[in-house]
Amino acid sequence: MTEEDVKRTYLRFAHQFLEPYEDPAHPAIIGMQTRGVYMGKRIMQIIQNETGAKPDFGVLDVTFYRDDFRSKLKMPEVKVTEIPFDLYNRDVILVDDVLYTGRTVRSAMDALMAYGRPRSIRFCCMVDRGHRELPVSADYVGMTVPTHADEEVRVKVNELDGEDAVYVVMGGGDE
Ligand SMILES: O=P(O)(O)OC[C@H]1O[C@H](OP(=O)(O)OP(=O)(O)O)[C@H](O)[C@@H]1O
Ligand SMILES: O=c1cc[nH]c(=O)[nH]1
Repeated sequence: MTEEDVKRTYLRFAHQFLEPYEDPAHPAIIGMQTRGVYMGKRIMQIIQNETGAKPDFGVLDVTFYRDDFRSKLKMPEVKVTEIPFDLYNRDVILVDDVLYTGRTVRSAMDALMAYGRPRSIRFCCMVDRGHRELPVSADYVGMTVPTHADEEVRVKVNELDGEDAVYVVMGGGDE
């Protein structure tokens, strides 16, 4: 996806997030570390610019809730979790860059439940690359990309990577 594609997708996400609600501040947005945080902030900024409302925004790190926490991740890098509002009875939209096996978003749902009891949780990702290992799907998808298991999807965000783009690369390779 080019910069143009990615920007158009953020705009679409903002409109999709607001569609079910009269109050543009109604849905709470939670960005998943790392790139989902920047994605979520972008979407929130568009909502704010277009409506003047500022939805509640949080940041979630799922490290401790991963099912491979003890086995695969020997020295996990734990990042910040900050949810500065009450999750009870809220409609929450989780934002992440890639949906692959589904294990990360499953962990995120567990983590959110530990913080409170949202009324609903929806999931937004820039790329659904298939290869699910758990029965989860995204509610808002930038692009569905059929991939080979050897490939990797890399979502770039300007704040970290100096560009807005999405690449599919051979595992470990450069785009
Ligand atoms: O559906 P899954 O198989 O769980 O894969 C998707 C997750 O994988 C990536 O995170 P990764 O663990 O590569 O770390 P990152 O956030 O640093 O990119 C991506 O950001 C998603 O969170
Ligand atoms: O291809 C993939 C798989 C998981 N996470 C990514 O960021 N890319």
